[in-house]
Amino acid sequence: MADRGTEPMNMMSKTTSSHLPGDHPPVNFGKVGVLLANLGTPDNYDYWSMRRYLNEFLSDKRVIDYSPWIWQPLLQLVILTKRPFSSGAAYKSIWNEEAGESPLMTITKDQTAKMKAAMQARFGDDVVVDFCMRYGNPSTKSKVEELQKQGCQKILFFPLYPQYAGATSATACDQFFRSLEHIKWQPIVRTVEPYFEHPMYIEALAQSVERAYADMETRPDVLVASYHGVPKRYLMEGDPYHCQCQKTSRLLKERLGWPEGEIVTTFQSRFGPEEWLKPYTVEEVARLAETGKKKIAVIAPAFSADCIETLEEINEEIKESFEEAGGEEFTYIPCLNDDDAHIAALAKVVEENLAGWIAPKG
Ligand SMILES: C=CC1=C(C)c2cc3[nH]c(cc4nc(cc5[nH]c(cc1n2)c(C)c5CCC(=O)O)C(CCC(=O)O)=C4C)c(C)c3C=C
Ligand SMILES: [Fe+2]
Ligand SMILES: [Fe+2]
Repeated sequence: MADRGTEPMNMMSKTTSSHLPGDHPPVNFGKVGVLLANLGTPDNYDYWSMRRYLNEFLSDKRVIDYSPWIWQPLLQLVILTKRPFSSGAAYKSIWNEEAGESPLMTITKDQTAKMKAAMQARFGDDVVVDFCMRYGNPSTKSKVEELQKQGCQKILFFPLYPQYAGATSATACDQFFRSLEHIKWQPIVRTVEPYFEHPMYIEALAQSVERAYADMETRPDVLVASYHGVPKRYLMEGDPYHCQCQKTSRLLKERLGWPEGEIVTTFQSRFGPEEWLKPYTVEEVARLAETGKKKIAVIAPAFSADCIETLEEINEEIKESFEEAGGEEFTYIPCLNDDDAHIAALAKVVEENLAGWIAPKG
């Protein structure tokens, strides 16, 4: 058998098309894979699709860290008999019926297509871009296998969460590492650091606010930056998510040049009876309305793509709470999605994290 460890790199970057029996199978070495990873979303909004998705998600110990002896009976016998119906109805109200998928899936596909084009322009055919999900489909493992088949000897894994949380970025990385466990010739891997303070991400957020404000007749009294919450205990146990969210808000305020108080940071989507990060968005918007802030805008900087938590929870539930408390004008500013400035920021983050592996052309 050929000793590939001693072959020069230029040999290894070529397709090995003729191999002897017992030799390695043909492999096109030398490409770099960029694997974008998002949370995942149900395949459909019917009871069983919802139950499968929620079961995988809520059985993840990075998300719910209670002892499985206590948590699993509660999850299987109580939560998963009810929540698939209520969450399924919420998904139905935002579903992309034409494509037969949730908005998170459609937007992630659009982002991937634009990232492919951006990477192609910078690196030519040497970089392959694809996406995977932490829960459900397409699975992380299936996409790692596909990248290897396409000749990616190195893989850059990019969790699409600007702020790191154990419940999101870390569990995505765990799943990525697990997917490498049984590979005989493991790829060389890197994970991308959180980009909560990257100047191009802050710029993209600021531009989205400025665009939205330019379209309004009167300026909102307050901009609410609503981040997905986590239990407060996770912060006390060392999770930096809360601090990274606060820093994103501060940098956004500084870039916009606004005075103190015009941006308020809040946390949404509380799940279960524990105390979560505060203030809760749903309560804070009501308090704002009651204290005379009748016109607000809401932005969701923790979400790289619009999803159930923004399109349904913010734009329906949280909006309702504001209006019931006397609020008059509520504007939801969409996530960065496949905005050009967002794609440029993500492409820059990728390029920075590819340093030493591959250089841009020209
Ligand atoms: C943006 C970062 C996110 C953090 C942090 C996060 C923590 C977290 N989430 C739950 C429970 C649920 N989240 C759900 C949906 C959901 N969560 C995020 C992102 C973060 N979650 C996204 C992008 C989505 C949307 C997925 C989509 O398909 O659109 C859900 C499912 C919906 C529902 O039934 O409400 C649950 C449940 C916990 C418990 C948690 C931290 C511990
Ligand atoms: Fe969540
Ligand atoms: Fe929610």
